[in-house]
Amino acid sequence: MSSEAKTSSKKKEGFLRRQAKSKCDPITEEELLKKDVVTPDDVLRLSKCTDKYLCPPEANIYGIDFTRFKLRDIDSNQVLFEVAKPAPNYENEEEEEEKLPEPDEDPNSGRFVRYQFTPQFLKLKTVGATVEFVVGEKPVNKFRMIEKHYFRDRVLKCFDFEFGFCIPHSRNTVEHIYEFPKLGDETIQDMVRHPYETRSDSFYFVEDRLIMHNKADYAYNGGTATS
Ligand SMILES: CCCCCCCCCCCCCC(=O)O
Repeated sequence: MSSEAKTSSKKKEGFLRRQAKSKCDPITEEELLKKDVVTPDDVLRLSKCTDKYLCPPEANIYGIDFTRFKLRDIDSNQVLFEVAKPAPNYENEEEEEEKLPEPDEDPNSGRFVRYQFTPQFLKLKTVGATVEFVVGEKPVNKFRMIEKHYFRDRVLKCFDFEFGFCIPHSRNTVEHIYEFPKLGDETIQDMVRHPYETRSDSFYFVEDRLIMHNKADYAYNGGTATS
């Protein structure tokens, strides 16, 4: 190999190493809040649950609206949680449109969910999450969700699901399979004893741009059922 070719191959190696490193280097929420466009690679570098939302509700320019959500244990087929948005009442549509939010209403209330499960939930192996959502007038390309689950500041697991392409004005249903991380008995006991210290960030992207950010927290000290 000529010395010129050797230098160029070394430069290329260095560039690839830097690129690989930068994709895994931790990044902070503060750094991401300064960015105009937040990408999947950005949120994959977060090592802590966020305190704020990394995009405003208006970033959802695609009119994506979740209308149903169901969790089931794959082994027993038991439904663990189910919620559906009531269908719009067309008779009162004009009235509905005119309804303004209350002045003291939290603008982020629709982006946060609190779940209450039993300790048995943490022993499950695989959970199916069925999501139904509608899409507005624009086509949606490369719709992807990255969801990071934490106990305190420790990442339990990061899930990465691609919904793919959705046609305008469509209603879509997809079931994503969550394979649970193997948690030690001590961690499980800690999570049960400390409700709402288990949290998650769900980041939704269209064409690699963050368009929605939802949050959830979890208690695992609930009653007798699994959910
Ligand atoms: C215990 C660590 C792994 C947890 C897997 C949780 C599976 C259930 C996910 C429910 C996520 C809902 C998120 C949301 O409502 O935005």
